[in-house]
Amino acid sequence: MEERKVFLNTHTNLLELEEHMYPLVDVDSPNTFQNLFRYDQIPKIAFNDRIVPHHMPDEIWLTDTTFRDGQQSRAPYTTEQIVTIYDYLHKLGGPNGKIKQSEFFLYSKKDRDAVYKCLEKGYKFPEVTSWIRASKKDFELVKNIGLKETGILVSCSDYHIFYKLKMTRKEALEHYLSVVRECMETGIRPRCHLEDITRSDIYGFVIPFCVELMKLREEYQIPVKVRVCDTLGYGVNYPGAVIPRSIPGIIYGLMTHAGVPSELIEFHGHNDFYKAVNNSTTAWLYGSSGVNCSLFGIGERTGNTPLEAMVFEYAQLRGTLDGMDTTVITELVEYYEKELGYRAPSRTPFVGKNFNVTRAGIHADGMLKNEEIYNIFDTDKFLNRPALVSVSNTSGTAGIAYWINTYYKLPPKRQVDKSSVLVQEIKKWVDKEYEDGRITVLTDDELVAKINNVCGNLHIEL
Ligand SMILES: CC(C)C(=O)C(=O)O
Repeated sequence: MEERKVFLNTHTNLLELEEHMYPLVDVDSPNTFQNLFRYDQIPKIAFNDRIVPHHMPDEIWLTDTTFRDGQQSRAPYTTEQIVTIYDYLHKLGGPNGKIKQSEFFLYSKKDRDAVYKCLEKGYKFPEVTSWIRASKKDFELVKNIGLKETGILVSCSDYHIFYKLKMTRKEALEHYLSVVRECMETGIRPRCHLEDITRSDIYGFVIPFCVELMKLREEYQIPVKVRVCDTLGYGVNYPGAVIPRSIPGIIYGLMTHAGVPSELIEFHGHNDFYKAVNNSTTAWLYGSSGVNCSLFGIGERTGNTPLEAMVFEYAQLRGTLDGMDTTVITELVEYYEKELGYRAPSRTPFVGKNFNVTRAGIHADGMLKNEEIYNIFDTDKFLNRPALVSVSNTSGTAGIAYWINTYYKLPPKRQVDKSSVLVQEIKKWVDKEYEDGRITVLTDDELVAKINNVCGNLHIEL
């Protein structure tokens, strides 16, 4: 704790101290942490029980990678689709700009057209930033387009440094610093993507490198962002877990030993071990102001941290949405379905077709008595998705009436009740289905077809 106080009060002095404490460890052969990551075994989570204190920043926010990491793993969006989704992101982030930035490729004309069109909107948030190959020519391109920040790939594990780049750590560090310097010379803010940080030597490479980045920040008086990329999703949030897998440990190291302030730290997760959301929330809790997300978690392999999940994590941590308009999430779901033919798996939280559908008869009965019993929050208010109960042999006329009223979103005056002819007719049909041996619940499509049929025959309008 003493050390933390020093960091907060005399930042610069500590940086001088740290430089000598954590020099670059320029190893001859790669350290791939074979005790943790033997390829023929399931990776291990080791513990040393060193506990890192919470350090949630005063301000936290989301950034978006739907058009970069998201787009890397699916068919490219058209320019129009990008512009429409960008519009939605602007609305979702609200007037306080809680979705602070979104990153765009600049490779093709189509990519650049999308950027121009989004810039034309004139929105302050999400700020349009870029993702480029790190070269002088590309930095000039970023500048000419009028962007202020770009992502630069600075892979930091020995897997990447030795096996992909075929460099030593010293060579990689010098190369990265020269690229970052070149970027800053152009007047562009660099955002350094520390790829594969959860398999890297935190105190032998990452901290010494980030100390140097913070020196460049001082020299150029330009912020340098550090993006903590958990590229293969190895990160864990368990107290006392060992780095490089410990997300709290990495964030603590960056802040305390490399002097990177919260507002310049951003976490980028992947979901290979189902941990993207928890790791992102953990990054917030331990000092990262930003978490980088992708809509519906669409991203490489198992995907990135779903943006919509972090909107609700934000609200749970802060007790407020700070102006974010969560109903836009449902508009985006509908847009992706209609325009892109993309449907999230039905049980996906907040966006799947069945995320708030109660099926079991006894539970459905609870819903009918009071929907708070089996719904996480007022999903109608926040997502325009009223809680639903599915119809089965145990539903009864009340259950069927509830299904019709909620599915068709009927206003109170037009709602049906147990005694309505429509409900009675549907009940007869449902009972017959089960008498004939059915054992599954009725699907929405089946119910809609039957209801249309009954309404047509009886000249009823819903
Ligand atoms: C390519 C890098 C920056 C990345 O997105 C990741 O590490 O997940």
